Amino acid sequence: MNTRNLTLLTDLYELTMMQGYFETQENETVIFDVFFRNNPNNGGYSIMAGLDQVIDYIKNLNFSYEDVDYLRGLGIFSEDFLHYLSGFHFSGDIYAIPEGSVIFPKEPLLKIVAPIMEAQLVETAILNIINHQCLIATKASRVVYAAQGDGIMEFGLRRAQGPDAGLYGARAAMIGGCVGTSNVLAGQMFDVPVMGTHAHSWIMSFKDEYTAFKEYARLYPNACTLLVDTYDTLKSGVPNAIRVFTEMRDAGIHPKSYGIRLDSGDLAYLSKKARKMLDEAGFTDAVIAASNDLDEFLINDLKIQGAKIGSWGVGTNLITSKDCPSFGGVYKLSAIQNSDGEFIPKIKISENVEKITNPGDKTIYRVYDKETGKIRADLICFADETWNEEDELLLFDPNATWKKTRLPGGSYTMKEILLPIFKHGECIYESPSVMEIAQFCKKEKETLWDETKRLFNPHGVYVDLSRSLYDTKTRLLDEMSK
Ligand SMILES: Nc1ncnc2c1ncn2[C@@H]1O[C@H](COP(=O)(O)OP(=O)(O)OP(=O)(O)O)[C@@H](O)[C@H]1O
Ligand SMILES: O=P(O)(O)OC[C@H]1O[C@H](OP(=O)(O)OP(=O)(O)O)[C@H](O)[C@@H]1O
Ligand SMILES: O=C(O)c1cccnc1
Repeated sequence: MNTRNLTLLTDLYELTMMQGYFETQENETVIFDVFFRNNPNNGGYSIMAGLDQVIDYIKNLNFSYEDVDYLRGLGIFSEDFLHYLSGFHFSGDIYAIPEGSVIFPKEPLLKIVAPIMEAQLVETAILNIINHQCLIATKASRVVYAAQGDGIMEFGLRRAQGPDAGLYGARAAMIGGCVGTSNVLAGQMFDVPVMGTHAHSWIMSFKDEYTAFKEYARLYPNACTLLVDTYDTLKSGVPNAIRVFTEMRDAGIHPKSYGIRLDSGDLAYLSKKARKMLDEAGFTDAVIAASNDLDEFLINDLKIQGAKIGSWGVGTNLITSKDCPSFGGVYKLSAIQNSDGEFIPKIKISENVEKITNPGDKTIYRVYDKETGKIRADLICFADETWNEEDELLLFDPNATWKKTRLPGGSYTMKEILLPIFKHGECIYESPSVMEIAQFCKKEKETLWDETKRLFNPHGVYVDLSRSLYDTKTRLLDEMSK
């Protein structure tokens, strides 16, 4: 569906470096890792999203005549380099963690293995796509967690930072666990459920609230959620809704889904009062939906207050991830291939220990407790290391190596989670549908311990290095410090 050519969606410096590599180097094959350093909102995990858009981007990479002409006009690129660009396509390999997976800081979400000019160009767009969708999928997952099984409707399009953020944000929100979106184009593009109620303008356009409700119920008897706060929620809105539901019941109409939406005032108080009124009128299955600047913390608090809300419309705070507006994924060189075809590990050191990278051609194994199926740790190792689940597995914290855990052979299982997506420039991976990814994401969250899922001070999941990777990292750091 998305066949946009985003080739120039890059920072200028990627192109100036590309020209520099073109003039000074052999275009060696290199490895770049995409990883992030902290979970949004001090959470215990994040959600992988955006891979399908990265795949589209890579497939459509080519410099059109107009693109080359535009670059020529900048006056900084040679004709030889522009000629190279006009024949450019991506010829490398890409590995990635599948969308919907739970992911943790420091592990490579994507690994790009390609000639340096190609690998450098794609940095910006890959980060742009992955950072946005991981952020919103993770936010959605937190909001869904707070709702304790109630449905979350994604209502944010009007407040998203432009059309793309609205569309791909809705996609990511569905992956994170929302039950539907009000965004119709997202519904069409990603084949996800669209849903919604009506606005205050509907009520205000009729001579009175009762007539507005009655007409809405006549038109949409099977998805009849009436917005009750236009005039006075408890004195007018809820009684008028009950009057209309009673008329429907008397006429033998039994809607599949019906109820009210609260959009202002004290949502705990109003929902309890409204629940009582609906129940007393015999509408115990009427759903009370709520909206108005909600987020995971407010929903959590409303649950604690005993709010009788069964469905939540969440807009601004979700689609913009307002309290944590960026994901912080980075793209770092980790190895360069020598003339023997061997990958030589590279490391970036920093005053800040957090920013020291993991060198080499790596992969990730997820280690599960055999009995519970829960994640024990992720193990980053060299891609050619092999493991046997019958052997004892030593896990140690790379920042505090004395913290060791020994898993006896047979007590754990391992799964490689970095999968091949492109091989020699060809896509060899078929993305599941968004709803399949959402289903997978739900299962993924079942592999987290409850302590990792909670909103406040969650336990982190260990992301460890294999002995061999740890030793290489330490050796490179020692060499650098000499
Ligand atoms: N019981 C509650 N506990 C905590 N926060 C609540 C509760 N009920 C509502 N809120 C939140 O308080 C904030 C203010 O809501 P309120 O309806 O008073 O103001 P408002 O947003 O200005 O209303 P309006 O949409 O009519 O302009 C909203 O974010 C709302 O979700
Ligand atoms: O509050 P959000 O989480 O963004 O959810 C979506 C909001 O959008 C609609 O109103 P709109 O914001 O257009 O108007 P309002 O602020 O006057 O309710 C709707 O009634 C919700 O309140
Ligand atoms: O359908 C709704 O109720 C809706 C949609 C977008 C924003 N606010 C509410």
